[in-house]
Amino acid sequence: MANHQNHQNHPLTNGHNLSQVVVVMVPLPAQGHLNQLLHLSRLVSTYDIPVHYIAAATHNRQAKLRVHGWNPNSSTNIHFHDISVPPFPCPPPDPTAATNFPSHILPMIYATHHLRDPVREFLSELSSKARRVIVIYDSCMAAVVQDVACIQNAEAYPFHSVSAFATFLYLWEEMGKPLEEEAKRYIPDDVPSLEGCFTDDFLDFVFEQYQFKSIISGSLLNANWAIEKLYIELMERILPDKKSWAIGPFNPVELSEKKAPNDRHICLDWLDKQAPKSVIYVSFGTTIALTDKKIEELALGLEQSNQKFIWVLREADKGDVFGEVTKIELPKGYEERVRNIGIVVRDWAPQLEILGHPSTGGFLSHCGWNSCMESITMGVPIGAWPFHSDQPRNTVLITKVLKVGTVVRDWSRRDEVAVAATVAEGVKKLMASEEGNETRKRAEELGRAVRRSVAEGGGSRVEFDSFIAHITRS
Ligand SMILES: O=c1ccn([C@@H]2O[C@H](COP(=O)(O)OP(=O)(O)O[C@H]3O[C@H](CO)[C@@H](O)[C@H](O)[C@H]3O)[C@@H](O)[C@H]2O)c(=O)[nH]1
Repeated sequence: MANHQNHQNHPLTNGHNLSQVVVVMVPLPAQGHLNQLLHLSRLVSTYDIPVHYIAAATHNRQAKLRVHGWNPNSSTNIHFHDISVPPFPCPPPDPTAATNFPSHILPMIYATHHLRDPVREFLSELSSKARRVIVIYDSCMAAVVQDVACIQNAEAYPFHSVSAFATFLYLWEEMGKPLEEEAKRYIPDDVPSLEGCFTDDFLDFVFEQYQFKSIISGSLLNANWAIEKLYIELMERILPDKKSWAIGPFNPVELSEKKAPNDRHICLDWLDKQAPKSVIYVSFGTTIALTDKKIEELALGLEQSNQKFIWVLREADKGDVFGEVTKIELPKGYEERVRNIGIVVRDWAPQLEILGHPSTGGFLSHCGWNSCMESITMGVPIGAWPFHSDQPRNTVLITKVLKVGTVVRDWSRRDEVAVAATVAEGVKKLMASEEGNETRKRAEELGRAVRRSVAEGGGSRVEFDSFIAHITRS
């Protein structure tokens, strides 16, 4: 199926190279954000537009090493620029902290202010060679790209890394709930407040970015009309003067790149031997730190569920992922005991390939937005267990609005340890119950709709073409 995700010579370009227009990506250097702008770089580059991806050397290395579904080194149109930044503190995650928000990476996030001068210099240099310089930056990096305002032929487009639902709710609340009566019809009653989701320090950092609102030419969302039509429309209505483009999913929807057998992760060989839709994939992304007790209960719960599983168990990322990583201990003899039903992955798991594998039938997830999009794209239902940030609200979107997932752990009980019985019950509900089967059918249907949307004439494809036409306009 032709889709914009692998298009080599797009009709919009009429075969002409549009190199007078260049795109510069400025990611927030945490995995869930680096990843999205790298995937987006691939999509933009398929329109024959050169893309420059700028980050500290360690974060460029991280982004390239961890991406799945394609090889960033094989693209001649994506250029990585390693910025040298002074060393920053990289403390380990603290599983006993008052909230689950990963405060330990804040020093790394603050260190991004060192990027401002190099980014300004780079943009100035590009601006003299290109007709137009398009800066796509993580909405948390506005301070870094603020000098766009002084470059005559540059335009800035923030990219929101979370769902349209979460983005809409933040903006709507911030603006004093415009269109309240109408909007409320589409917002479930019990959407949680932001209490417990962030730390004050991080919120201060986010609010600082708001002062650079005037540089914005339009916004980009990793959202898809087939998934979040209502919220994309509502957002357009509360922000009528700013165009936004919902151009997700950014992750590849087809995993066509063939790998050499010794390049294939061992868990995929294990999956090959399992029955269709029989395995639950368990992963809480890159920011969650759990106490030993929580890990022990989760381990026992997976065992008691008696469902096949792949569990990714690794320390949360530090500001620099190339330092030492502490191995997380499991109860003695556990891995040997569960040998016939599950495997524990300690290294970087090929999440997209696992979700796209026919043996995978469910995903026990923290509901980070990348994980949600990847799971929806592959038609896999989600067992939701939110920990911080946008995750509680994504849980509402997944389980109540879209009904492509079930709740495994209720957000309101976040301060308690989830005991093994709760985990086992939640896993069984998703994998082996009538409700789980119905949820799986809806997830598969939504997955098909999303994959169609990136094909010729599909909603996401049309939206992407419209964004490209806008930035390359004469
Ligand atoms: O072994 C692993 C572990 C993770 N991943 C990938 O890592 C990404 C993880 O992203 P996400 O699911 O969004 O989780 P976080 O890393 O926790 O993301 C942070 O950033 C997201 C985007 O802002 C937010 O939605 C989350 O709440 C926030 O925690 C996904 O692409 C996964 O496929 C792998 O490929 N292999």
